[in-house]
Amino acid sequence: MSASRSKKVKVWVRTRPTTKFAHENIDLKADGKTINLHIKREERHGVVNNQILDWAFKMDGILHNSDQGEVFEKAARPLVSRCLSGYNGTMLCYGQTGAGKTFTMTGATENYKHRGLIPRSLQQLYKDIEEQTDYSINVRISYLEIYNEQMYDLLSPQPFLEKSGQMAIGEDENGVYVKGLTQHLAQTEEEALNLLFEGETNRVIAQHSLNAASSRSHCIFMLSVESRSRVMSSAVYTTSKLNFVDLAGSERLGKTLSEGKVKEEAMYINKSLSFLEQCVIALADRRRDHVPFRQSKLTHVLKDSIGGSCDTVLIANIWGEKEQLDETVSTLRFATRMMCVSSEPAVNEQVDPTLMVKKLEKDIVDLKRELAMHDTLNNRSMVTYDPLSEQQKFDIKQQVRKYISAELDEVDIINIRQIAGVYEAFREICQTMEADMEAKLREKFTLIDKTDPEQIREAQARGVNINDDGTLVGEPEGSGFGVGLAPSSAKAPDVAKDSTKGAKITKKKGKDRQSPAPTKTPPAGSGRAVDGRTPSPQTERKDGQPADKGDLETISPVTSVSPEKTAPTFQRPSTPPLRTQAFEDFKQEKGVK
Ligand SMILES: Nc1ncnc2c1ncn2[C@@H]1O[C@H](COP(=O)(O)OP(=O)(O)OP(=O)(O)O)[C@@H](O)[C@H]1O
Repeated sequence: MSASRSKKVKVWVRTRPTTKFAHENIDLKADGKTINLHIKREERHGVVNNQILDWAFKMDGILHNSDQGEVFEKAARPLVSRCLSGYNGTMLCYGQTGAGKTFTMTGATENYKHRGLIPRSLQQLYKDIEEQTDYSINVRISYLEIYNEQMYDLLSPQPFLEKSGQMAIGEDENGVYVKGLTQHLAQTEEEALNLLFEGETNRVIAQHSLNAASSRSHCIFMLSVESRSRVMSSAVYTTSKLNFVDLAGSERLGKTLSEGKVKEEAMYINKSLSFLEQCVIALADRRRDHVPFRQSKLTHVLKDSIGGSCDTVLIANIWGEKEQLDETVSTLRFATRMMCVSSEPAVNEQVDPTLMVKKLEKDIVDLKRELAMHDTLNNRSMVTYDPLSEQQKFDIKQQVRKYISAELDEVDIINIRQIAGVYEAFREICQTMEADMEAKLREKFTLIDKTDPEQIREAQARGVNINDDGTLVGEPEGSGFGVGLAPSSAKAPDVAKDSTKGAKITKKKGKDRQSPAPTKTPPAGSGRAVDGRTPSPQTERKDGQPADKGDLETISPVTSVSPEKTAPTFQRPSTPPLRTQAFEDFKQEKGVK
């Protein structure tokens, strides 16, 4: 077989034995692959009316006068073997009514020797499973029938006709499936054969003038195989599907003298086979990116079973008599198209999540051991990779504190977890400092939300000189934080600043502005402090009168400040000192830094 043929769907032609084989019309070549047809014009009955009278077809092989065993060995055995390795496989029988499709697929029930591909495949499958003692392999069986575009479960515990309409074709990451179709676990070959025969008895059989037991439906016998290793604890396992498709016979309505119900059946069959052919043509054409699988139930169910990653084999059943020549040509043309469909089988590997977790846990333990060994060899035996204990976290925090206060030059870093611990400690310390800072501010000041009119009104009611927009009275727009009323003691001594440079010393308006006299005591009730606290001396006007709001130098402090803290360490001059003097004073007050 040429290299290119190895990546295409395999096609075998099987001839139905007959004493009336049309040797003068059908020439089977010695290579076992080529089949030539010579049809005289008068033999065509005007049905396929074109000028081509000679046909030459080359297939992957011709099974002429072959027994069931040979057909299985050549066409089906490779699929069965590969199925256990995780490859999907599909075996299709296509051909006219009476050409031997059901005989090929199921065989004659009355004679064991004539058993078909399905029982032989089951026999082979279970034999292989028995030999693969290292694997736990489960086989599940379904049997689907498509009759007049309706799906039936041939293995349903209920009468199969009741299942009609309750089934639907779905698709997921594992491919196409039929919702509502029962799956039956078959642990032995005998159990599997029983299921096959149970399904066979349920098949819709219509009396037909060409074939007394003609099957008027498409039947798909489905095997789902799941294989897990018993010896390796691998999370990966394989799943595969093996489909045996016995298509309904293609025939001409006029030829079969079909009437009524049988005629309707024939119309459905021909339609679905025609859709199947369209899909095959599209699959064979690499330029086509759309394949009309959804046109019929048959093509939709077979969407992932023809070519692609699926091992696909077609058996084209022909009936080599002179009267059947047109159907033979039609079947061989379909077979030739199928040969052009690419098929590159791929293993279906699945991952078991539970086993995967176990495997990863084991990997972690192994890696930790290896790491410990490396650390020992590198004299790093103190290093651990376990989560930090509470004591270790505490120690790290202490180190970070010392680092912040410059008692430590660096923090010990041994491993990644410790780095994370150091960052964590920094975050905690920062958050604590922030909270402390706010708490201290709240202790001293009344904090209000400048955007909350309610809070502003409340503060105003308590005598805070604050505008309706939240700015302090006299505060230039946009400056200030809307908080707080700084105690005068908290302010830097304004006198140190050079008033000639326009530095802000007071906000007091008026020409007789002077440096404040810090020793003056306000008269009782001369100003209102927030929260009713002691008003500041600065709320008093120079002339001894209570200050009005516009006269406020600054807002009153919230808390009284102890004299020790506020007592100036030097005498403030009443007029601005010289610049050099001021600098000396500043140094004296703030220190040489
Ligand atoms: N290779 C064969 N050897 C012996 N008998 C055969 C062979 N092929 C077909 N037959 C016989 O021919 C008859 C028709 O075969 P079969 O029912 O398999 O055809 P079919 O293609 O499935 O027809 P239909 O599409 O109508 O179901 C049966 O009696 C079957 O036993």
